Amino acid sequence: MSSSPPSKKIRVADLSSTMSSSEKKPKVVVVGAAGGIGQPLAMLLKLSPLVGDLGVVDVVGTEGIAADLSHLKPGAVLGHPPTKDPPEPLRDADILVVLAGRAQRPGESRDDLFKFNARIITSIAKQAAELCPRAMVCIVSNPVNSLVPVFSEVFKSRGCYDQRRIFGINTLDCVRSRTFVAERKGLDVEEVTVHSVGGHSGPTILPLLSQTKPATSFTEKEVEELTFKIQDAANVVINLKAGKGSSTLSIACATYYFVSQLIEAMTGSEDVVVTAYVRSDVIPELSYLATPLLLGPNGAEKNLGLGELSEYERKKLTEVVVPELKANIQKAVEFCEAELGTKKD
Ligand SMILES: NC(=O)c1ccc[n+]([C@@H]2O[C@H](COP(=O)([O-])OP(=O)(O)OC[C@H]3O[C@@H](n4cnc5c(N)ncnc54)[C@H](O)[C@@H]3O)[C@@H](O)[C@H]2O)c1
Ligand SMILES: O=C(O)C[C@H](O)C(=O)O
Repeated sequence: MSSSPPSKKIRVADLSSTMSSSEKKPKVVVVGAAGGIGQPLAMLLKLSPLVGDLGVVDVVGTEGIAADLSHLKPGAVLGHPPTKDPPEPLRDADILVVLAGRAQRPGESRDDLFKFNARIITSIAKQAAELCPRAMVCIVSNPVNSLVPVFSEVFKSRGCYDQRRIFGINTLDCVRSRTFVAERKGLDVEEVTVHSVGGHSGPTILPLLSQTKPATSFTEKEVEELTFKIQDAANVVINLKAGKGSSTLSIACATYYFVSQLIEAMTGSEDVVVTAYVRSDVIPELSYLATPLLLGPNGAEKNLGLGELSEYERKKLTEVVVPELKANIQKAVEFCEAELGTKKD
């Protein structure tokens, strides 16, 4: 499977499960659950046959959201009252999905969000280190390229870091890639896989069109146009929403796909491949990179690397992605040195 919609064809709100009712289903907690992504994502997770207890946490009260979701089907939904700290629903979470923080507005870049979201992620990471240090952590909040290193540094400083368990979610780039390729080439979107590598911000988003499955040929012009369309897709939504948020529905769905695949791998499926932004040795100059990963019960079991790149992809990677990601990671390192007293490893 690709990082995009699940290999096992787990469809949204598909209520038939491959998991037997006797298996313990993981507890999933969404932080930032009252926001534009949080609410639809929590609904999808509540409907999922793969999810056990569901926790919804925010800085505004989430008890109403929990009550609302609890009418959909039986099973615990744990809301968080605004006054309680630390958020009790986080305790013993198996999967933590972090959506907390500000989204882009017209004219802003993902990188511009760092000054708002880095401290929010730091405080959530400290809470998670205390309450669910073994959770699989899915970081959706932007800028993903810098916040994954920040979250990781907090976990290192608390002695609970396991690089296999922390994922930056770039699934939406893969979902957009396969949708736009399917549209352009008249293919069935369910059959198309495109891995997007690099990071999750305009120029660092690098869809590997040369590795599209099923094998598909593109002219140079098509590669240029599709790559730009995928990199710029967020801006199209942000500008059309005109100050009322960024992508919420597509990312809620993309995150749901990712979490579904993670659960499949955690509960025994052996062939689950996703793309995510993780701690990496694939390119020596970069300590974090999005690549395809083989998942297993403990998270990312094997980094599948970049595969064979086209000349266009190799050039973009070395000339654009690497320097930009280096700067994004360095920004996180400097923030952590100042805030946590950490040193680069
Ligand atoms: N990775 C991706 O592909 C992708 C795609 C779209 C959006 N995003 C990012 O996801 C994030 C959320 O987007 P949104 O549209 O839901 O934003 P939103 O503003 O609608 O919701 C954010 C929520 O976070 C909550 N929050 C703030 N501080 C918190 C804290 N300390 N603890 C718990 N909750 C806290 C807010 O109260 C709010 O409910 C943004 O950073 C956005 O840029 C990522
Ligand atoms: O920053 C955002 O909110 C946009 C988001 O990352 C997206 O890809 O749509």
